[in-house]
Amino acid sequence: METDSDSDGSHVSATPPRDSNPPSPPSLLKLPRRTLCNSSKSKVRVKPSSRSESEKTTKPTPSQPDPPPPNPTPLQTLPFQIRRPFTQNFSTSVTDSLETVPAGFFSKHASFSKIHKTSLNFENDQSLPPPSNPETSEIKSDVVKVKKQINLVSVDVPLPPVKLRKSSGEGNFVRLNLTRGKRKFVNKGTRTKNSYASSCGRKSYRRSKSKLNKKEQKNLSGEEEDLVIEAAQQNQKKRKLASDLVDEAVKAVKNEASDENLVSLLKLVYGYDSFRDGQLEAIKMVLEGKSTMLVLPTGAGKSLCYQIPAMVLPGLTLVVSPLVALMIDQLRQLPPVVRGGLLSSGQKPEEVTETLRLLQEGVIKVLFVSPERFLNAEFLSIFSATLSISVIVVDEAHCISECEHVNRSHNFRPSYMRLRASLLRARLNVECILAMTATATVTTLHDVLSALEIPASNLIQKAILRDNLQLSVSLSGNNRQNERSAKVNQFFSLHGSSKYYYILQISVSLVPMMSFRAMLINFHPFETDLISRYLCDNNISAKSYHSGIPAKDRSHVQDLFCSNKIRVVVVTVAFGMGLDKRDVGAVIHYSMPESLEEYVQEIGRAGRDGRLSYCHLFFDDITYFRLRSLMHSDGVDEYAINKFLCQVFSNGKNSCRKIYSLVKESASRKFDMKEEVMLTLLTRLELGEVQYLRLLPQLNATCTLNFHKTTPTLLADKDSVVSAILKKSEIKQGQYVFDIPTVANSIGATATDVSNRLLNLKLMGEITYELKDPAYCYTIVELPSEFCTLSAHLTKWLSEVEICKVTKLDTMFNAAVFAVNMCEKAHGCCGSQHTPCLQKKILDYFKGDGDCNVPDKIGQSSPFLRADIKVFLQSNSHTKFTPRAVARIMHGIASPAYPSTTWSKTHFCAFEPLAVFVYCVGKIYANRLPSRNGSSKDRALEFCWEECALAA
Ligand SMILES: Nc1ncnc2c1ncn2[C@@H]1O[C@H](COP(=O)(O)OP(=O)(O)OP(=O)(O)O)[C@@H](O)[C@H]1O
Repeated sequence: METDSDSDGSHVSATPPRDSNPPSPPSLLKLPRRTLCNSSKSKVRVKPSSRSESEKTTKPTPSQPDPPPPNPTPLQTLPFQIRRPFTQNFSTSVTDSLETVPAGFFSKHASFSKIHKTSLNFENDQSLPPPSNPETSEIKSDVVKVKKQINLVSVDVPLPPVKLRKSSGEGNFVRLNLTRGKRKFVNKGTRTKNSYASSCGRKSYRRSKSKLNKKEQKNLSGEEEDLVIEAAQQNQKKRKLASDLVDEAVKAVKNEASDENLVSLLKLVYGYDSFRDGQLEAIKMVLEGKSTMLVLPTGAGKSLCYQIPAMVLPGLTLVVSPLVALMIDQLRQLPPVVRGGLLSSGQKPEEVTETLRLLQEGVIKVLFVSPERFLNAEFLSIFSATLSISVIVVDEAHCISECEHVNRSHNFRPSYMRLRASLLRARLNVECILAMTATATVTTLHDVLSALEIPASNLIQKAILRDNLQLSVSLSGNNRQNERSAKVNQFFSLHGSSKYYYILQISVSLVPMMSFRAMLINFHPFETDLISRYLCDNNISAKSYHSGIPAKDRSHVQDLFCSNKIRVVVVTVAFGMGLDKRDVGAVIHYSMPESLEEYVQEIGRAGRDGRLSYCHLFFDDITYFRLRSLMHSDGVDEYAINKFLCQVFSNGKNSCRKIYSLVKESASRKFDMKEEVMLTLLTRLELGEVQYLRLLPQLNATCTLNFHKTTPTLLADKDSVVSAILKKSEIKQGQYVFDIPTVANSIGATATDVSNRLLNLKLMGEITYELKDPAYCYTIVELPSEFCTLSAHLTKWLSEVEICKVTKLDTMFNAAVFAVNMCEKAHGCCGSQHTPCLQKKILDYFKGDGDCNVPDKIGQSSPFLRADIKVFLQSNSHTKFTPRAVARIMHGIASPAYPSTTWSKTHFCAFEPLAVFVYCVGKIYANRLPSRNGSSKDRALEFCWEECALAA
């Protein structure tokens, strides 16, 4: 995808732009320690108090520096080249430091000099605009110093001062949205230190009368009281002036979106001196109303490209984002002059109502929503009436591409398929679309451009990788668990001993299974816990983060990591997509990611402050083969799709306005299909070449109801919904049990109407009820003429997506194998360091030149396979399987119809990748039938399906 033609990693400039005139290294060693830390966060890092609770509890960890490791490991044996901190000791000799920096560091890595220049800049505050008028310049510098303020001031709707002060507690959140139970999302550190109010005379304001407790108030002398009031008034004045300055800068950009005006606005609002590569171009395009595709590396500052237009454009900026955590993070990053809000399914109805009210009033300028929102008719209707949208931003736009669709772990999203320009224009009446991503191959780019109807000439694409990421890779042997843990420990021992606070993120992409069976029994990513415990035992404060941990605790871990209270977070892919923590010093992949896209995204968490950072990848072929099997685990066969279609369109004749539901859990078991796969199919049936159906918001289909005040019949006389309920209910143990879509259909209402009526009756004390059975809902638009062609078509489409995923995995594996086995160890590659060659592989892949030969081992069939399958089928003769089901079970992969709880006892070990295995199983099945002509793979499978169909 990436256009950079030069394969030499050194050219991959990009981000973050740092200063070009670095001081010479030796003199840097004389710099006082604090000059080398480019943020106040750095100071926190060295504080003993910032150590984690876990560290405190596991070992009596010293508040003094860590002791040196007993036997320092020679650096050459590590998978990393260790940079000893430049901050360690002012008397450290130049040779000492040189000995510990990475090979070729001074000569090759511009980052080195840039890092220090950045620090110097910070110290000298050269970024501040030159003062002109003493009063305004004071305010400017206040604003400039604060890079990440919270959202207190709205350009369009300036709030009265007292309110501003109050809302500082909420950061960027629209208060009602996120206050209750969601305090964890508020970055307290940022708030108190960098709030807009604080930037405008925080100390005096803190002493304001309203903030003092009664005792303090009593003790205030009249003179002091006057001082307090005066300080508060001054503070208000300053804030007003700051806000006026921003207003002026915004007006200037509205008049003329020149480079100069935009840079002034940037400086004023963010405190940055200049735009990074691609930013200015993108902002100007959006301001001109041109749909744009922006491909910038992770951490390059894509968010700014919609934030600045949001200040200038009259309407709303609607940002479609895949994860709530990401939305919250982005909301926090909004500058104070832009009020933001979000709508998510986890919100309470009153919070949603309040957000909608603020939207209608034009207070919210940037609204974050998930792609699922576009299914909600109520949501779409608010835009058709009064509210105008200036621009729709599709973040992580690569998710639109079909290749990304089937279960690409964290960013699997059939709903992204709904993001089509035609649909957005028709429903939201918006012209300008900004699509943003850090990772897109040529195919993905093409998919996104065509789905969002963005002209190819409006593509802004810069380097794929930042040049401050040092990439290394190592292949683990059989004893990979111990090997990896030891290496991670070595890494920390060295960094611990050098007193330099270093944060390491270990990304366990797919949880490497401890054993074949462990994965089958429990897909819970327990390995993260093991690793974090291991690190804690070795005096490294660490916590694990995975989907098995409750959301509250996960958020706590993220907060601990982001506030530098722990050094390491051991995570699965559930963590940190889009996490903008500037000082992550390293990302270690404990096992291989599933694609180069994921690799690039995940290493993109490192070095966002521009400092040289380490990205190490451990890989081994056992994990690779397991991953490869899992790639096929979502696969569905034509037979199952056919059955699925029969159910979806059953009784569909002449009933286009009827609401149908498909209860997720039971359907998933019945068709042996994951819920996400069913949703993918339904979405395809809606958005494919022919629109067969229209998806409606999901609901809980079954209602169990009790009447309390009025008798059911009396109530039914007055209420048509109750009357329909009585007709369509079954009475079980005195309770009325009914299907909401059925009741809605019987009175020609929508399911939402029925749900709302139920809620009202409940509030009136007439009824109580419980809802269950989450279901997909839809109406049928057109019945397929016949199911066979359609199921063949859908099967082909799904298998193409499956192949696409496998190809991505193969490419990732090949890149790692190349680095370890085939790299000539020249041009900067040596030992496990492979920055240039991995960069080249990544660039080639994104440009579309990547090779992906399937490794030899795939396709070799185990000689025991036939015997194993025979034994398996004989011992389970009472059960009917499809070949895919047999293959999954023998691979240890659970599926909805064959859960691990029942099938984990099967001690077969399939060495073949699942696709090969399915084929072989199909053949073996086929041989059990009377022989027919043609023994091709398709024929064999066909026999097999016939057999299964007969059995079904
Ligand atoms: N012109 C600039 N100068 C200096 N820093 C900047 C500039 N623009 C953005 N930044 C900072 O860069 C950091 C990363 O920005 P942002 O989160 O927008 O990156 P991103 O491209 O969206 O990354 P990702 O793809 O990983 O989400 C932020 O802390 C932001 O404040």
